[in-house]
Amino acid sequence: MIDVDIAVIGSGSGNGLVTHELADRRFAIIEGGDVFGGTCLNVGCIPTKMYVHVAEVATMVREGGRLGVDATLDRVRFTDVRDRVFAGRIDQIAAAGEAYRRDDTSLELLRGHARFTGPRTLRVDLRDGGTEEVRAGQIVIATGSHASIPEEIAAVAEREDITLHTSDTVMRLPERPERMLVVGGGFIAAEMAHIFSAFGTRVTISARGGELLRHLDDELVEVFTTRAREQWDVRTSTTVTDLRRGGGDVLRRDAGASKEGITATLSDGSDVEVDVVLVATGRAPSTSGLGLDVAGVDVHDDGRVVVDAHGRTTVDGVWSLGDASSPFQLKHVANHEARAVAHNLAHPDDPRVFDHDAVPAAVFTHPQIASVGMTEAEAVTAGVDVVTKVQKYGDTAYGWAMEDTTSVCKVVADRRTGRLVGGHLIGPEASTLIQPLIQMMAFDQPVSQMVRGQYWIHPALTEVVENALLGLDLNPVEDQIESPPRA
Ligand SMILES: Cc1cc2nc3c(=O)[nH]c(=O)nc-3n(C[C@H](O)[C@H](O)[C@H](O)COP(=O)(O)OP(=O)(O)OC[C@H]3O[C@@H](n4cnc5c(N)ncnc54)[C@H](O)[C@@H]3O)c2cc1C
Ligand SMILES: NC(=O)c1ccc[n+]([C@@H]2O[C@H](COP(=O)([O-])OP(=O)(O)OC[C@H]3O[C@@H](n4cnc5c(N)ncnc54)[C@H](O)[C@@H]3O)[C@@H](O)[C@H]2O)c1
Repeated sequence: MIDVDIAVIGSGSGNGLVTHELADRRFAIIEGGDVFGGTCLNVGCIPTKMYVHVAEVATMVREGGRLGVDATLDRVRFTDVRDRVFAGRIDQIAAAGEAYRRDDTSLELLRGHARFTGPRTLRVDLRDGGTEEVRAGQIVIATGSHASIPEEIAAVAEREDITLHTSDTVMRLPERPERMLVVGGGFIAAEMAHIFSAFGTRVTISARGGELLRHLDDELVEVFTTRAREQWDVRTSTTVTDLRRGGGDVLRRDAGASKEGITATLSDGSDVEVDVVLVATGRAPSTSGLGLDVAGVDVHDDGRVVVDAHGRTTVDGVWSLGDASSPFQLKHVANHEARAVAHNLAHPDDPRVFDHDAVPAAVFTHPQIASVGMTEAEAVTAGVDVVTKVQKYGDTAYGWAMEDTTSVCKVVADRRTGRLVGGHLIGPEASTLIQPLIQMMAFDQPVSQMVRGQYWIHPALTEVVENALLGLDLNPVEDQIESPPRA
């Protein structure tokens, strides 16, 4: 039996709980996965964006002719990229992070799967055999989420002995597939389609809905779905009804040996021949098998742990953060929640809340997308006196330089308060350009102050954002009313 002050289940964002403020507490960190450090580092944000950067370079070469730069792309050396990303960097960082914790005599690092045996006790099935009991004053559930594969697809794949890939495995394929079916129309589908098609793979997307990235503002959905159809074979309003072995030259499960291929039948009756099937149909919180019922920790219908605004679960002394409990499956949100829980463990009498207002997100696809706050439709439903402006990149000086014809920045504001309620960009550098809009919303800055209270560098691409804000038909400043206080 190990006795500690704080036991953390999960080494992703949970690893960040060991702060200076909690230096006098004895921790146990329990990690059951193959690698230390969680999703973002090992199979999520970081490796995907390292691949995305390569995809951007390859795309720039391909598109250079439009600007008078004739260049040809010989090939993307997939295995070299893969080895640089994983062997050269990610795997080393994960191993170093694990070694750092293992060498730290002030904490216990346990490698194994944890489950509750009581409100403050855990049993850990150790990866190298045996079990360990842990008793803790406080327990933090930071177990994240995992790819969820629809049962009907899993069943046909099993019948045919076809390996389905997820984002966990697809970046480590033994070689670049010639043809890939991406199932799903969300974040991962859009990013992986960009990566693999830029690398030279023919990508087909099967999406259940009528459009891709449906959570976005309608204007962006339309632009993106159109651009996606230009780049990939996009089959909207379809599901996968069958998978069979056979379908041309293929990359098979166990080697990279080119064998027989896969034929996927879609619900519209069409067949698609591919080498690899990537399932990107959402991620489920990793909370089953944790014995939460034994501890008395409540969960939502979708499996997320129920937490209050401070990260407390329904059991005293048990906390949760990140994908295991959050309505947002985003690393910057998980990090924010980890900072709040670390503070709350150190200062129980002065707790901090999870701030889920104006949470931004970016999709690193082609074109890039970033969004914060409400869509226009959400703002209308919320009763905002909506005013919008859609600013084309192509109507600004740097947009001329890029000969851009499709990228836009759309801002959604409340006419009466003069405040922004949403900002949405699709185009180059969207994830960077959006930051002033995030800032305005976070600090409740009026549009008038933001747009004319500072310089905007000419002729930088930020003029797209400046012009979008300038184009909003807001009430005159003297007529603007107070914005409602933030929760
Ligand atoms: C392909 C992909 C790309 C992404 N890109 C982005 C991006 O660009 N930007 C962004 O903001 N977000 C991105 N995300 C989302 C982001 O990765 C997650 O929101 C974030 O990593 C969640 O962190 P977490 O700490 O909650 O969970 P995790 O990092 O998943 O950590 C949970 C850990 O708990 C361990 N664990 C689970 N159950 C147990 C148990 N019972 N016992 C012991 N250990 C256990 C797991 O092995 C894991 O290591 C991406 C996700 C994916 C899959
Ligand atoms: N850049 C980023 O910040 C980033 C990148 C990747 C992932 N993520 C996070 O990870 C989460 C998971 O990503 P994701 O792309 O797997 O999920 P998602 O929720 O973004 O998209 C899931 C897609 O699968 C479809 N789908 C769901 N069930 C289906 C079924 N049974 N059959 C067919 N289609 C089905 C949905 O309609 C949707 O199009 C994201 O929601 C996001 O929060 C973030």
